Amino acid sequence: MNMKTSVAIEKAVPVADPDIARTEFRNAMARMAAAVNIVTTNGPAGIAGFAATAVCSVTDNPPTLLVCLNRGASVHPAVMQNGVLCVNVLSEAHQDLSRLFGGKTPVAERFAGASWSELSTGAPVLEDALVSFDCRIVRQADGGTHDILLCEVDAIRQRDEGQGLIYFDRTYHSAGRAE
Ligand SMILES: NC(=O)C1=CN([C@@H]2O[C@H](COP(=O)(O)OP(=O)(O)OC[C@H]3O[C@@H](n4cnc5c(N)ncnc54)[C@H](O)[C@@H]3O)[C@@H](O)[C@H]2O)C=CC1
Ligand SMILES: Cc1cc2nc3c(=O)[nH]c(=O)nc-3n(C[C@H](O)[C@H](O)[C@H](O)COP(=O)(O)O)c2cc1C
Repeated sequence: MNMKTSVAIEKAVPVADPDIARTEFRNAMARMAAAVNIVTTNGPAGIAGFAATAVCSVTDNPPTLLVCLNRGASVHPAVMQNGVLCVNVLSEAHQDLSRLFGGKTPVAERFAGASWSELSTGAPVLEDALVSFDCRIVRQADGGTHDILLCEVDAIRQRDEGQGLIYFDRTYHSAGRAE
């Protein structure tokens, strides 16, 4: 078989200018497909929640997730003071809910958009989430504009049916099975 492979570098980006670097980074990140979650909290500092793609697995011993939270977000004080959060993994049916939790909407309106329960920490658990990881924040690291939160999982609830919600190219997609 005579196969020809070619590699093209379309654009070399000067990263010296922080504004250009930031824009180019965001444009590049928009090409990285990511699962969409709603991260919630509740406790002495009140109830809060936000849409998040910056969530990933760290270790299974003890089960630990990482969540990156913008320090300027309205939810930041509540999450940090409560010290608990729940990562609710969204299904393809949750596009509108993700938009509701994606910024600027008052907190009561966000939570009025769905049904919630609790597991172990008291953080709101989305009734029809694909998976909910109920967590305690055990450590944090400085990520500049963001706090990097290491979260130990106290309880997990999951359901087997449903497809994941993916954010790619600044739009929502269904995570259907690839052929
Ligand atoms: N990690 C984060 O803090 C994220 C924040 N957002 C926020 O949601 C809004 C809508 O986002 P898009 O429509 O995707 O357009 P966008 O052009 O602002 O973002 C494109 C991609 O860049 C990344 N990104 C955006 N803002 C970031 C930030 N402050 N720090 C680190 N990475 C960031 C994300 O992967 C995002 O999908 C924006 O205000 C954006 O800042 C969105 C996704 C992730
Ligand atoms: C698809 C999507 C993913 C997001 N992911 C994150 C994230 O991982 N971390 C974060 O701090 N903000 C993320 N945001 C932004 C927050 O959800 C929220 O909109 C932002 O912090 C401002 O909220 P505020 O109006 O309550 O301050 C994301 C927004 C969208 C729409």
